[in-house]
Amino acid sequence: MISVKEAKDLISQHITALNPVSIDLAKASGHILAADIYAKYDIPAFSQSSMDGYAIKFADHKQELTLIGEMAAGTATTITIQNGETSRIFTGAPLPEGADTVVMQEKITRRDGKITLQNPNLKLGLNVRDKGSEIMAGALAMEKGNLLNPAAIGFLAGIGINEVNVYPMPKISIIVTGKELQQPGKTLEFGQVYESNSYSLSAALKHEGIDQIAIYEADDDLEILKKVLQTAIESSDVVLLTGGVSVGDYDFVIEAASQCGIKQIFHKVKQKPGKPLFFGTKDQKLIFGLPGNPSSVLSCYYNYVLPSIKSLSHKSNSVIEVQAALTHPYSKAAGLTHFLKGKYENGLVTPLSAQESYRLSSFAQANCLICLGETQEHLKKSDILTVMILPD
Ligand SMILES: Nc1nc2c(c(=O)[nH]1)N[C@H]1C(S)=C(S)[C@@H](COP(=O)(O)OP(=O)(O)OC[C@H]3O[C@@H](n4cnc5c(N)ncnc54)[C@H](O)[C@@H]3O)O[C@H]1N2
Ligand code: MOO
Repeated sequence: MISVKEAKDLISQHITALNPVSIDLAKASGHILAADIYAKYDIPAFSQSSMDGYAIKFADHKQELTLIGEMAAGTATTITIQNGETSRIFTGAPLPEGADTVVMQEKITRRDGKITLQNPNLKLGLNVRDKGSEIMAGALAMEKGNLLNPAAIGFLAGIGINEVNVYPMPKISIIVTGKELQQPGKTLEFGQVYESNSYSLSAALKHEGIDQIAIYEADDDLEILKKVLQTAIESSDVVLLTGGVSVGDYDFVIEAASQCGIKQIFHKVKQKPGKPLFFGTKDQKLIFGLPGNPSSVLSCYYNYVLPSIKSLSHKSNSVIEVQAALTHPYSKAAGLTHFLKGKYENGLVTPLSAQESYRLSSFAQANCLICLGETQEHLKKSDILTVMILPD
């Protein structure tokens, strides 16, 4: 059995980021940019007004001006103002030829087509957005490696970009194994349990913006499992199996993986929950055999799967580690790293009740996993521990 650190190191040694793809900007939110983007146009594409008011020549601002026309946002034609003239103008509209300044409409008096300004603070160029002031054609608009957050998406759309080169999100297959599984909403027959692993995993993956998720169910049968696993490997970048990785007579994941040509990187980690965790690769594809207990599945997801799928998409791990003081004494046996469902607040952390791996009730309340090292046994109140803050 290997340690948690060895397991994490082995996984990261086997990850190759996915090849960049070109996608619609509208679908690019949450992706990492894979190539620099240069502006194709000056933006704004023309000098434009930032206020509703009057376009003037600044040199004329002390005199009465004659109103000669109007510029509205979206107008396709322009006008020219001469000395002593002004034009009505609205926010976003192009400045008329000859104008260099805009006066807000609240700061003028208008009588018989004549305008007088009452704006002592007026300056040359006030309320004008210069052509190219956001970005000039040819300038670097965004560097590769940037996360395309909502503002980045809006910025790129605003400079006329509609397609971007990004690191894709991985396609994921989830295979739940077990003859005992019943779908929520149906009646539980004797011996059945409700299938929850595909629900928790899909929810966690969707939270990361991953939407290409295929879910398969496989009976406890080697031939069926091999067939499903083969299909899943062919159609996805990452395969998550749940259940069937332990030593029982009906645990076929290890054998199916081997017969499908998956190279075993490790099986079993010195940890609780999730001791029988399996990790293998086939070509560049990652295959995780997550121990079937619902809490083991999620604990292994946050420790191993999430950092891996982030790396595939060139992202950094979103599970942040902090140090926190224990609020109550806690004891465990030496030998395994324990990940406890906990509540973290203001530098203090409390292990929740119901830590058993078949239970999710405490996980549903937890905002962190408390990491207790292999050799640690008796922890005292105020001991400082490493805590993994879970994504919302
Ligand atoms: N003799 C030993 N027995 C077990 C060991 C061991 O070392 N020696 N390890 C135990 C540990 S720790 C774990 S964890 C489990 C993992 O076993 P499997 O991965 O083979 O999982 P299953 O036996 O298929 O299922 C375990 C448990 O989880 C329930 N389950 C499975 N899939 C789902 C699902 N999709 N939704 C909800 N619940 C699910 C299943 O009914 C079982 O109760 O092995 C121990 N045994
Ligand atoms: O590792 Mo198992 O998840 O302890 O029950």
